[in-house]
Amino acid sequence: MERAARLAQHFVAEQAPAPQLETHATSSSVRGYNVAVLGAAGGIGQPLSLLLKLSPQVRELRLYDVANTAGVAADLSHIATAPRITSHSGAGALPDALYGADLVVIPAGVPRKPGMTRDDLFNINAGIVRSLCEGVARFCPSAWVAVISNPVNSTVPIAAEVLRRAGTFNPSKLFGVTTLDVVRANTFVAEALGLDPAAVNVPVIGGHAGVTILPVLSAATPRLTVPEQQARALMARIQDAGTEVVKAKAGAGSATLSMAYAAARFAEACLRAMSGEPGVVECAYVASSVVKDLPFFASQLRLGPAGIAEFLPLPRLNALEQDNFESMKEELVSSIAKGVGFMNGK
Ligand SMILES: NC(=O)c1ccc[n+]([C@@H]2O[C@H](COP(=O)([O-])OP(=O)(O)OC[C@H]3O[C@@H](n4cnc5c(N)ncnc54)[C@H](O)[C@@H]3O)[C@@H](O)[C@H]2O)c1
Ligand SMILES: O=C(O)C[C@H](O)C(=O)O
Repeated sequence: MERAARLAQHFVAEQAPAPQLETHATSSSVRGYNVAVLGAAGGIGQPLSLLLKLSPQVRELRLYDVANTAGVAADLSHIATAPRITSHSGAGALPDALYGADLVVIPAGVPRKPGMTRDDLFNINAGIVRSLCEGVARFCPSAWVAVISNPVNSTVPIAAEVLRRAGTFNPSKLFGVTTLDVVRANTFVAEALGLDPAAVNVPVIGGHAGVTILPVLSAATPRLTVPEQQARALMARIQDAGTEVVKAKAGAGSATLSMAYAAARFAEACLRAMSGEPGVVECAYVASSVVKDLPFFASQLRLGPAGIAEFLPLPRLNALEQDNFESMKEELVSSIAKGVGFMNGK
C-alpha cells in the first residue's frame, strides 16, 4: 500500500476505538500492552528495551530511532520472553511505531558532556521532543507518555503544549521521568543506614535539575535520623548525582544504565496501574496545581487505569528542605517558561 494511504489509514483508524480494545482490557483477559521506545538505539534506549523485553506487562515492544534499530531489534528478539519486538528506523517509520501504543517512552536526544548543564541541551532536544510528540498526538493520542529527554523541566512543558495544540492533551497521562532521582536517593540513604535499598523510599519533589531536585529526606521510610550536616551532604549528592556520572564518563555521555533501570521501573508502574492494580505510587514531573505558580511539578502520584488518579499531599518539609524549596522556585518557573516560549517561537 502507498505510504500516504497507509498513513491516512492509520490516522482514520486511530479515531476509531476498536483497534485498541485488545490491549486496554482491565480484566484477567489482559494480554499486555504495546510500548514504544523513541530513541531505542541510544545509550538509555538499548538497556531500557532489554528490561522491557523482560516485562510480563509488555505485549509488543516497538523500537524507534532515526537509525540502527534493526540490529537492536534482531538481538533482543532472540531472548526467550513473550514480548514481540518490532523495529522502526527513520522518521517515516514513526507512525508504525506509535499506532496503537499504550505507553510511549522518550529517551531520544543528546546527553550532557562534562561542563554542560541539562539546560545546555535545550536547543537540540526541544525540537526532537516537539516532533516526536506531534507524532504521538497524531498516531496514538490516548497513549501515556513518559519523557526522559533533558532538560525535563522544559521538555515536559513542550510536550504538553504540543499535545494541547493538537487537542489531545490529557494531563493525567503525560509524565517527566524523575524516577532516577528517587532511585539514587533510595540507594544513598540505604548506604547511610546500612539497609537494602529495596527497603528504602525517599520521595523526591520539584523537578529534574540541580536545586530543583528536592529529596525529602525527612519523609524517608524507614526514618532517617542523621545530623544536619550529613543530611545536607546526602541532599547535595542526590542533586549532583547526574553530574557525578557525566564526569566519570568523561565525555562518553551521561547516566544510561541506572536511567534504564529507573525508566523500566516507571514504565512497569504505569502498565500495572493501567491494568487496574491498586496502590501504584510513583514520583513524576507533571502538569500540576500542587504548588502555586508552578504549573509543572514533580511529586508523589497515585496512578490508576486512566493515568494520575491522585496527587498525594506534599510531605511536611523541615527547615533545610523548606530553604531548598524556596530556592528552586525561580529556576523551575524560568525552565517552564522557556519550554512554553519555544512553542510560541521565542
Ligand atoms: N530524565 C532523566 O533522569 C535522564 C537520565 C539520563 C539521561 N537523560 C536524558 O536522556 C537523553 C538520552 O540520553 P542517552 O544517553 O540515551 O543519549 P544517546 O545519545 O546515547 O541516545 C539518544 C538516542 O536518541 C536518538 N535520537 C536523536 N534524535 C532522535 C529523533 N528525532 N527521534 C528518535 N530518536 C532520536 C539518537 O539516534 C540516539 O540513539 C538525553 O537528553 C539525556 O540528557 C535523562
Ligand atoms: O545528568 C544528566 O545529564 C542526565 C540525567 O539527567 C541524570 O540525572 O543522570
